[in-house]
Amino acid sequence: MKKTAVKVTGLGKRYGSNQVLKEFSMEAERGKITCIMGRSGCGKTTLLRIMMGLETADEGECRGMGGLRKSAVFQEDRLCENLSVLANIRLVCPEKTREEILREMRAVDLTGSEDQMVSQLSGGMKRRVAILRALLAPYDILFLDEPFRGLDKETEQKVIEYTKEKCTGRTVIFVTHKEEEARRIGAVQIIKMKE
Ligand SMILES: Nc1ncnc2c1ncn2[C@@H]1O[C@H](COP(=O)(O)OP(=O)(O)OP(=O)(O)O)[C@@H](O)[C@H]1O
Repeated sequence: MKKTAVKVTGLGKRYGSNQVLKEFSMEAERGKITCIMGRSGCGKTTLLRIMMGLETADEGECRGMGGLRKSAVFQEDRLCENLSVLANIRLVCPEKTREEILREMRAVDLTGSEDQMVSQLSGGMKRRVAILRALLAPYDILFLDEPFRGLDKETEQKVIEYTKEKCTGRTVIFVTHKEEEARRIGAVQIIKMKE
C-alpha cells in the first residue's frame, strides 16, 4: 500500500495580480522520489517554498510536513562563502569525521578542495558542495530545486548517480526541466504543473 508523506490540496498563491498557483493538488509518496516539472515561471519554486514553510499559501493546505526534518538544494547555492568546503558540510553533520566527509567528496569529484574557501571555487564545484551538504544533513524530506543545473555532462552523470544512491528509500521532491533526469534518478511519479 502506498504511504503518503505530503498531501497538498487546492493550493492558491498570488503575488499582487499574478496568480501563480490555482487549485493545485498533489501527493508525494513516503520513501519515494516525486518529480515536479513545468514551464519556467509556472510556480514550482513557489510550491516548494510553501511545502517547506518558507512561504504561506492564500488558499488550500499542505498536510504531512509537521515535525519533518527538511533539507534542500535551492536554485542558488546558499553556501557560507568564507568557510572552507569541509566547514560548510560539517555545519549539517558535525558528527561525521573528516575521513567520512572526504569519502563523500570523492564520489562527486571534489577531492582536494576540502580546505579551499567556497569563494574560491568554480560554479560547478559550489553546486556539488551544495548538493553534498543537503544530502548529508539529517532529514525526513529532501527538496531538490533544479539541483544539477550548470554541471558538465560527465560530472552531472556522476552526481545524479550519487544522488540516486543517497536518496533511494527517502522522501524526495525533485524539480527539474529534464524528464531524463527524473528517469535516471528513479522518480516514481512525474507531476506536470500547468501555467
Ligand atoms: N517573492 C515574490 N514576489 C513576487 N513574485 C514572485 C515571488 N516569487 C515568485 N514570484 C513570481 O511567481 C511566478 C512563479 O515563480 P517560481 O519561481 O515559483 O517559478 P518556477 O516554476 O520555479 O520557475 P523556474 O523554472 O524558472 O525556476 C513568477 O512569475 C515569479 O515572478
